[in-house]
Amino acid sequence: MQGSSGFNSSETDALLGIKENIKNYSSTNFLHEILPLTLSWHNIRVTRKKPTTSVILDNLNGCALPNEVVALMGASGAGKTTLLNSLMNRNLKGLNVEGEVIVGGRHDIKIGDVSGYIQQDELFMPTLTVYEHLMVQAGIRLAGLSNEDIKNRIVEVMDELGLTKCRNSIIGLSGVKKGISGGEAKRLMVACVLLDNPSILFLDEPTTGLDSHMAQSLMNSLQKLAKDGRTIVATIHQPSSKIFNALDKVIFLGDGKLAYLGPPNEVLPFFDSLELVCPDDYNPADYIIDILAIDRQNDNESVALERVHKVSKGFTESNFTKATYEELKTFNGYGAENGIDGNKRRRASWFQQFRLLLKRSLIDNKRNPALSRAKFIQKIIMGLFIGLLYLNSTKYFEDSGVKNTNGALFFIVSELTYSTLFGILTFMPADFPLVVREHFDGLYCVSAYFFARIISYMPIFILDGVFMVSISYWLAGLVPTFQNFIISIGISILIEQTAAAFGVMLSTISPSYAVAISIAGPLLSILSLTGGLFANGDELPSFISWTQYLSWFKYGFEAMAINQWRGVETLWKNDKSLQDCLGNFDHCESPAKVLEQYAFKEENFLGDIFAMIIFIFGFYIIGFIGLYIRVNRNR
Ligand SMILES: Nc1ncnc2c1ncn2[C@@H]1O[C@H](COP(=O)(O)OP(=O)(O)OP(=O)(O)O)[C@@H](O)[C@H]1O
Repeated sequence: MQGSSGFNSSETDALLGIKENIKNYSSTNFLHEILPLTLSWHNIRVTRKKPTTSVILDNLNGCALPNEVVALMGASGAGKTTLLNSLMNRNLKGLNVEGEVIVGGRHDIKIGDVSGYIQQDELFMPTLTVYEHLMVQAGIRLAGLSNEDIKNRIVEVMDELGLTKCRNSIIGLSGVKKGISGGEAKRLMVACVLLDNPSILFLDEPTTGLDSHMAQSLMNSLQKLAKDGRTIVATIHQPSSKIFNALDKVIFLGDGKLAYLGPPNEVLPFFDSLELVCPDDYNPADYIIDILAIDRQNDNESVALERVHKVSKGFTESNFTKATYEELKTFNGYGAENGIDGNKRRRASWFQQFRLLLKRSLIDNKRNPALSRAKFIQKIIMGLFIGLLYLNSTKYFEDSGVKNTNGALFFIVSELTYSTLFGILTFMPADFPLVVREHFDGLYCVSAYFFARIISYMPIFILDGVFMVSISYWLAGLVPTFQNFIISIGISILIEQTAAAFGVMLSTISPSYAVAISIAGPLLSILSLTGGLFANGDELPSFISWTQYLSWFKYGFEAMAINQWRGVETLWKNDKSLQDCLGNFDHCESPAKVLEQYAFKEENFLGDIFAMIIFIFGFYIIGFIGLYIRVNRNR
């Protein structure tokens, strides 16, 4: 088939030096079986939506070919990341993008289907090991391959990127939890993307933060990957002379304009021709970046702008621009005829996504000491504390005993709420950037993440409460029948799940952790004040009394109190000696009177249970909608 360039495919192969057989795909050595594709961009213009006149990228044209490592360079703010994002159609919130990106000379190839984007920030689930992370990624990315093939691919990718020695190391989080090195983290990001074996790789500042040795070694790996036929485009800050000279093509941007696109060894002669001569003892990249830098704080901004415009104009009029157009014409159609349709990615189904994300979340919860060991120790201590505080003081038929019993019940409701809610608020928001990244990498749906995360929290936020109530219930001497104990456990689970659902909802709808915490504090005060212990619900002023119906403190406390005092009544009915001693509650509190004092009614029991179940579902539904909207707004 004749490509749009006028060259046939074998002529173009020969020009690019790429081996022919790209269709005979096999699962071993899969990294060498690449579908080479050209990438070209035409008249890319990016402006801010507000103010509309503000231009970030000004009509950029260019191309990157298979086998090439193309470096995008320029001073900070020149527009390198914006160009990468525009090519990938990612992270463009607040921007208008015009122009066209063409892959393999075809308009029907979606760039996301044939490329991988390694963004600047390293976002991982920090508690996983390198191998576990790759297993989850591979499980989602490589649906349809057998387990054997998936494992082979992971082994090959780890070998290729030098990750084998740290395969069982925890990834960690810089400054929080020691893990793999910065270089290994960058390589791990590349490894994940390579599992898909994309034809085009984009990297945003892969060498930033690495020492010169690690930066060099990463660039060597990228060059090796390019030699298999990949097209690699990377933004690079301050490359060493060695890295700079080894690049296949460099693109310099200044103030959103194209200042140079061509081989690295011709960049200095081009600047010489504009009478911008690099001193001998200067790193060429540093010199050019300095020339193109615009320091807006500085008085010489207009001089710098003029200089950048002069370079950009010089470049447009130079032979390099003609060569770029020539190159575009020659190679633009390359790869299109090589069976792109047979190489469509097959992602995991919703259930596979859910299963893998659940597995990942469970590992994360287990390895997170604040959610596992510390949480259970805290609950055991609180159970002992509540139990010992009310030890032997819950004498049901005495005035002080009634107060103590109800105090113990309310304390249990509060403890089940506060620690659960703040636990979730502390951990769930940290997932957000990772979810946005992975969702837009096309790995999974927001719903699969959401359900996996909330289900992974359930065992923790059920068992810890069960531990606490089991200890405090018997120590505090609440009504000692097995049936009432089991009902208390059931109510505790509902209270804790309501608090967990509320925490999830707050985490997902709040724009930040700080906002979530500052909403949670006052809200909890209101809900606990209207929970029944501190004020009789029937006597609250009408303009505020409605708040009690939003309080799961009230529903939980009422259900606990009904269970307790109904149990006490049964105890009394079955114990002849108690009846002889107390008569008909004439000289002490009857269970019915106790409930009445709090405006609680026995017949409300099922309503209380039902209300908490509605809250759980309601909070989760709002939480999911909130997360869905927030994730999609962060595209
Ligand atoms: N979504 C956006 N909304 C508004 N302005 C943006 C947006 N994205 C980028 N910009 C602006 O565009 C300009 C270029 O930013 P960009 O991140 O592309 O620069 P860069 O060359 O990659 O810089 P650095 O090397 O510091 O990462 C900056 O002034 C930045 O504030």
